[in-house]
Amino acid sequence: MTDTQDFASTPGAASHGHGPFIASIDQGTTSSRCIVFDRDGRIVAVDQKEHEQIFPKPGWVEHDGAEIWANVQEVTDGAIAKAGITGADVKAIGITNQRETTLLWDRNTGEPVHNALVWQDTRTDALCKELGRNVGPDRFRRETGLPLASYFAGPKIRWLLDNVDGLRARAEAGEILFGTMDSWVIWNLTGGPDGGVHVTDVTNASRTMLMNLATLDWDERILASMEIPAAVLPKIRSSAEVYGTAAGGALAGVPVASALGDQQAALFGQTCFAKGEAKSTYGTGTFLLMNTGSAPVNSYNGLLTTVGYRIGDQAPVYALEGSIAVTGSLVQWMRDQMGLINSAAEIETLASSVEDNGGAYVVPAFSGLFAPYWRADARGVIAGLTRYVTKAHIARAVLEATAWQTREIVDAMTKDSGVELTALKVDGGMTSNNLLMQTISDVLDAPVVRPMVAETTALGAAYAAGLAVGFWPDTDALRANWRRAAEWTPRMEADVRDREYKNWLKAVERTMGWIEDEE
Ligand SMILES: Nc1ncnc2c1ncn2[C@@H]1O[C@H](COP(=O)(O)OP(=O)(O)O)[C@@H](O)[C@H]1O
Ligand SMILES: O=P(O)(O)OC[C@H](O)CO
Repeated sequence: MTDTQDFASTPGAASHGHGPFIASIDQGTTSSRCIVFDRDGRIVAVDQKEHEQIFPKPGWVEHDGAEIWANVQEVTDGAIAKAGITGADVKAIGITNQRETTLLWDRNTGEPVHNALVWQDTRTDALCKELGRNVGPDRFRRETGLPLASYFAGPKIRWLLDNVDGLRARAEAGEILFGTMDSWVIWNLTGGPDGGVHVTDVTNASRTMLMNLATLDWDERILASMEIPAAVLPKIRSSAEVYGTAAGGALAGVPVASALGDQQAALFGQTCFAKGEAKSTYGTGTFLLMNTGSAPVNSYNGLLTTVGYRIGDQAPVYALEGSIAVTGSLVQWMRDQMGLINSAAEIETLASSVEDNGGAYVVPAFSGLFAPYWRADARGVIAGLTRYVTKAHIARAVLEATAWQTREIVDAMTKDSGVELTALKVDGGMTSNNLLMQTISDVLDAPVVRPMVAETTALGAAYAAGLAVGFWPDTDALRANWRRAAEWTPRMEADVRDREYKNWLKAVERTMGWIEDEE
């Protein structure tokens, strides 16, 4: 039994009528999707394709840029075909993407010079440590809002320039372009070597560790420190404006009118337009963002300061972010590596077969810990094991790990922003797990609400593109589309919550310092 109330069984499904429409391309960590939306923000058609995850060494994660571009073209054409429409019915294309994942390519041939280094890739840990020597991990935090960590794009560019034969000279000669997946998709979509535009938006640029949050431009001092030639960098534009038009495929001639990192797009799609509004997206990892208004808020509690969005030439809106590297991927690990469940959904049945965690706590520091710790030396633990513990208790502890990590982020957010969350808007694949959503509500002692359209990331990019071309008049029109589909309210006793939180924090302590320098 949960306190869930379902208001709709098929969130977002719609019959499409006669349009016009907005097409949203969501280039994610595991797959690329194209979703067609109507004016009410309802889904008309979806096409999706997974791409290969390449693991050349422990801790290294790569994607093939050419495969990703091929998939983006396929799903875009696929979604338009499924919708039964043509490019003439589509008013604009929005782009959203996995952030930080770094690609360098040859501007003349359009060929990537190396696989993309994915945001989860930890090969730049040593480089980050070196960059922070004598200064500490906050060397560039004042300018960029980010701690030195392998997560961000800047150190990944530097690694490629240092490790791909002859690349630095070609980059300095202006032959090489850098992009996160937004830039790569937009450049190809608008013509590639034949006139493609080389741009990124402020939200994606804010994850490179190379953009100054105050000027919203590349920071020359940081570029010099990281030894990155400015010639590789795209032009930074707002999140909602026309960058160019699609050069080919089913959407040839349609304006490309938005770009946002996927977590910022979800903030936009959840219509968190007012200061203090927040959302949390539960997918491979989990990312909780709070709108902090028109000035960046510094974090003293392990969060990131980032750009939330910028609509055309309006003032930018900033956000605080708590990034958790491993949440849904812990469930995948239970399924694929441990073989304890056959499907992600099965974890709910298994975890529901017991009353509690039986004293066990799982801390998934698989590649260190992200927010609020930023510790590259941490590794995963299962703490509190006794012979009493069964796989059902472990399943429960796995779900609780996502809930407690959320609690830690919310606590940090309250300290940094002074805002107490009165409710948390959620989205992403894990939100179909009722037990997890109930547990999150319990540990936060606050309601958790899920909207009708679960694809808030793609919706956010569609909204931004639609605003740019006048498809929607303003953000008030978008707010009117947000409808609640389900809500969970807290049921846990305060003393249980306090005891469990203390145990969780004890288990987190056990993960620290596992990796030593020489490793
Ligand atoms: N019922 C479920 N319970 C727990 N986790 C789930 C469930 N369904 C999916 N997941 C997890 O959610 C993730 C997929 O969510 P999605 O939002 O598609 O992620 P992403 O956009 O990061 O690829 C996977 O890691 C999967 O393990
Ligand atoms: O593609 P996702 O949904 O796993 O999101 C990844 C984030 O953007 C990483 O910062």
